[in-house]
Amino acid sequence: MQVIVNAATSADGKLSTRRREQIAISGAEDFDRVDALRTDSDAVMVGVGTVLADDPSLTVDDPDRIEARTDRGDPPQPARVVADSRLRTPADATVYDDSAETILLTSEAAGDDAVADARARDATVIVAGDDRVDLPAAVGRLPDHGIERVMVEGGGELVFSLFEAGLVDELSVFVGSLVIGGRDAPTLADGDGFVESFVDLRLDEIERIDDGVLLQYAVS
Ligand SMILES: NC(=O)C1=CN([C@@H]2O[C@H](COP(=O)(O)OP(=O)(O)OC[C@H]3O[C@@H](n4cnc5c(N)ncnc54)[C@H](OP(=O)(O)O)[C@@H]3O)[C@@H](O)[C@H]2O)C=CC1
Ligand SMILES: Nc1nc(O)c(N)c(N[C@@H]2O[C@H](COP(=O)(O)O)[C@@H](O)[C@H]2O)n1
Repeated sequence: MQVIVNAATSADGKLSTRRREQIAISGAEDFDRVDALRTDSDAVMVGVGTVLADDPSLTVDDPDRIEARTDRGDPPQPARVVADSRLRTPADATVYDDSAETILLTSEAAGDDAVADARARDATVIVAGDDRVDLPAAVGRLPDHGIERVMVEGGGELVFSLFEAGLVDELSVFVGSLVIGGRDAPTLADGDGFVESFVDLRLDEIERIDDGVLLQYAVS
């Protein structure tokens, strides 16, 4: 299993504003790079906080890339994976549309009725963990569903937990040329934060894209 985190931050490291409203930090070239990354992934994963804030599609936009996926025998779209311990993903969320497979990673706290409801919407539900999604266990079951390469798009709570669990192989950050500020605005890695045993990264690539910079790291 390969896990790649990709996100866009402001120069001060924020993913969005303190209102947790989605903002376009990336420009056209970076969004196109993200579309290519999705194309090369078996699944695109977010936390339920991002679903509630952004209602994302998590799909590949470019028709040529969709065709390339089918030509090589993959489904037209990567699966969408949501870490959602209590199945708070709204019934009318875009991730429930029929454009791609949807996999919800949840915990026992969701309850049988919520799991049945999600399955009735054609979602695949993986239950792992008591109160919160046990990420190593849940992610470890994705290969049973044909998923070997996962692109994680955020947000900060999920990304921190994935780093904490030692599940991240690569990190790509587009740093846009703006300052968002706000002590309560989400950052690339939130959660409780580390006080020791920080995650060491190896800087592999730096590239100027749009009016910002793309930093690509491997996790040491
Ligand atoms: N600029 C960018 O590239 C991006 C920006 N964003 C922005 O980030 C914000 C959302 O980020 P954030 O609020 O951090 O939300 P996340 O998307 O990280 O979702 C966090 C939620 O995921 C659920 N979850 C389930 N299991 C776990 C686990 N093991 N560890 C951590 N979380 C888990 C939790 O809810 P529960 O306990 O109920 O399961 C948690 O509250 C939005 O403002 C969005 O616009 C998001 C993505 C990319
Ligand atoms: N790469 C990137 N740059 C930004 O500026 C962003 N705001 C995001 N956000 C992420 O993209 C998701 C939206 O995806 P769809 O266009 O709806 O498919 C959003 O939910 C964040 O994960 N990413």
